[in-house]
Amino acid sequence: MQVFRYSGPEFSPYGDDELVVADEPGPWVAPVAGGALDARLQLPGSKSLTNRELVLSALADAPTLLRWPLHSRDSALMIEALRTLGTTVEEVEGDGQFGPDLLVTPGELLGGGSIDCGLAGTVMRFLPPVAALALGPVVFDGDESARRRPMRTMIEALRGLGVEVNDDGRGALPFSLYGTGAVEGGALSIDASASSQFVSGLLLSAPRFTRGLELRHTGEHLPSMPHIEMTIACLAARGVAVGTPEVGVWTVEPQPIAGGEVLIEPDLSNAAPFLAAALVAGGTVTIEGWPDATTQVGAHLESILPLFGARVTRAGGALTVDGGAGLLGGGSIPGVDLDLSAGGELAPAIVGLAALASTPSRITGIGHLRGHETDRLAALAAEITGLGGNVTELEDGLAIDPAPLTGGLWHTYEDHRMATTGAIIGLAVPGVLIEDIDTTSKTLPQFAELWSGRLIHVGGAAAAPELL
Ligand SMILES: O=C(O)C1=C[C@@H](OP(=O)(O)O)[C@@H](O)[C@H](O)C1
Ligand SMILES: C=C(OP(=O)(O)O)C(=O)O
Repeated sequence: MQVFRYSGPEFSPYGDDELVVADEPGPWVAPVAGGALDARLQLPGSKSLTNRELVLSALADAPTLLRWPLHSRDSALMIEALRTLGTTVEEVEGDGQFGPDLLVTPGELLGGGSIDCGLAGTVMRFLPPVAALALGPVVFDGDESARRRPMRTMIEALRGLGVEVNDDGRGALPFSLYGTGAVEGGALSIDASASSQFVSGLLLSAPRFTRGLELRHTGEHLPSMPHIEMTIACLAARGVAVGTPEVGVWTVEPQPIAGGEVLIEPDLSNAAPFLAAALVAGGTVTIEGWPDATTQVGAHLESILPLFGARVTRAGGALTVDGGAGLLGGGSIPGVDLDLSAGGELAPAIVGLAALASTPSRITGIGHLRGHETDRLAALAAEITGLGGNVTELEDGLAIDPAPLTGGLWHTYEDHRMATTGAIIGLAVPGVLIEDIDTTSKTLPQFAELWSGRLIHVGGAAAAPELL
C-alpha cells in the first residue's frame, strides 16, 4: 500500500526532541490506557477554518494575518496551491504553540499552473472556482485515492457558470479548466448531496463573480450543514453577507472581500478521539481554548458524548469530558442511535466508541462518507469486524452490535480518522496495530505525540508507542 506522508515541518509545542512520530512507515502499537486519565491539552488550528481563511485571504482586497493557523498536509497543500495561483503566503512569527502565523497577500490570479489536491476535500472543492477567476489553464489532480472522491458536481457547476472544463467524464480528478480572468456568475443549480464542500467552494468565490451568485441545492440530502454555516460566517466576518431566502438557496452580491486579522480556533473535530478516550479509560480529558461560540461541528460533541454516558462541563474557556470509571475501570458504554448527517466528520470516532459499547448502536445519515478519504462505511465495518466486532453496513450508515474485540492489524486506508479511530479502540483492546499512524498528518501531525505523551501518559500508559 502506498503511504502518503506529510513532508512539511512538525510543530511541536513540547520541543522537537519529544516528538513521537514514526520515521519509517510501519504499524504503530496503539497504547493501552493504564488507568484513569487526567489530561489537559491544547490542539492545533481547525483544518476547515484554516483552509477557508486561506482562500478568502487570497481573494481579499487587502492582506490578511492568519493567527494560530493549522500546519498540516491539508493546509500545506492549500498554501502551495494558492502560491501557484499568484498569492503570496509568508510564515511570520506569532504567539501560537503549533507553528508560525501566516501573512497572506493577494495577487493577481494566475493561470498556467498545476494544483496538487493531495487527498484534501477542501483543496479540490474550494479552489476550482478560484482558478476559474484566473487567466489561463489550471490542472487539478491529487492522490490516487483522491481520484475516487466525488467532483462531478463541481465540474458541472463550473460549466454551468460558463467555464471550460476538460475531464475524462468520470466526474473526478484529474481535470483542467481554462479561466478567462472572470466568471460571470448568476443563477446556478447544483446537487450537493455528495458533499457540502461544493456549496462552500462556490460561495467562497462568489463575491468575485461579475454578477455574484444565486446558488440552489436541488438534491434530496445536504450533509454537513454546520460546514456551510461556517462558510457563511467566515464570509460575514469579512463583510460579505450571504442571503438565505429559502432552505437550500444562497445569494451573494458581487463585492470586495476584506482582509485584516483572523484568529483560527482549535480543531474541535480533532478533539473527538481525545474526548472519547475519557469514556474508554475513565477519568477526565480537558481541551483548552474551546470557543464559547463556534460553527465547528465538533461543538456537537458536547451533546453527543453524554449519550455515551459522559459528563461534559465547560469552565474558563475549556471543555472537560468526565468518563467516570470508564470502560477500563469497570464501567460500560451504552450504545446510541444517532443521525450524524450534520457531523459526518465526527462519525469515525463515534463509531469507535460504539464498537466498545455494551448495547447496539445505529449511526445514520452518513451515506456520503463513502466519498470521504476512503469509503469510511466499508473501512470501519471491515476493520472493526477484523478485530472480532459485529458491524453491518446500512444504506446510509452503520449498525454496530456488541462483541468482544481482540488485537490485530487496523488498516488505515490513507485516512487520518481511520487511524485515530483505531487508537480509541486500542486504548481498551491490547495489540491493536495501526497500519499507518502518519496518515494523521493530514490534519494533525502531532496526533501520536499528543496521544501518547499528553493524553494517556498523564494517567499512566501501560504501553509506550513503538514501531514494529
Ligand atoms: O467544508 C469543510 O471544511 C468540510 C466539510 C465536510 O465535508 P462533507 O460535506 O463532504 O462531509 C467535512 O466532512 C469535511 O471534513 C470538512
Ligand atoms: C472528510 C474529511 O476531509 P476533507 O476535508 O478531505 O473532505 C475529514 O477530515 O473527515
